Amino acid sequence: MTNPIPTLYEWAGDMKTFETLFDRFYDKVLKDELLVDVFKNMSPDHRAHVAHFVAEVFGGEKLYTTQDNGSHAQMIGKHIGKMLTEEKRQRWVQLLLQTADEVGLKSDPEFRSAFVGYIEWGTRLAVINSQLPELPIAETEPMPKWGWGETGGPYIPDSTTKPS
Ligand code: HEM
Repeated sequence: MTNPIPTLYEWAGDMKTFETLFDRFYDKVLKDELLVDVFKNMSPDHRAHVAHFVAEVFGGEKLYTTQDNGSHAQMIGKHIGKMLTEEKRQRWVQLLLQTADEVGLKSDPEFRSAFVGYIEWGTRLAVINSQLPELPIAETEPMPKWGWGETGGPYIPDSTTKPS
């Protein structure tokens, strides 16, 4: 019998849902005066890689770790030393949630709660990791997984990179 509760990925739609969301999001980021300098030199694949990363974390196809040759450590590595600020994080979140509404991302309370929970978690870790001089985790660390439930415990610095 198939699981009656879909993954966040299945509920959201398909890979195109995530690619469209991040495509439109980074269009906004490049027009944003606070964020443009952070992202103006990003690679042409950046948007698709972030879409694939989040889709994989949400239980979707594993394009980030196969097709894109990525890993959790590699994603974290991209943020090391970037010295991101809380102000920039908040703008990133604000623009993403605005884009989510514009592209018609599923808006039921349960899905949005899980989505926002992940975005808060991921962006806060991005800021923390961006202050570090070197990678805090091994290349072999698994990708995080995000579902419909609760976080599972408080923030403890040595286990910052994945939910328990
Ligand atoms: C849930 C939150 C986040 C996720 C899942 C995420 C994911 C990623 C991924 C997958 C990459 C690698 C892209 C590639 O391979 O080309 C990346 C790079 C990067 N991210 Fe994030 N990110 C998050 C939050 C943030 C935030 C809040 C900022 C800044 C305000 C940020 C700034 C950057 C920068 C500057 C890079 C490197 C771009 C470059 O290569 O030039 N990220 N991120």
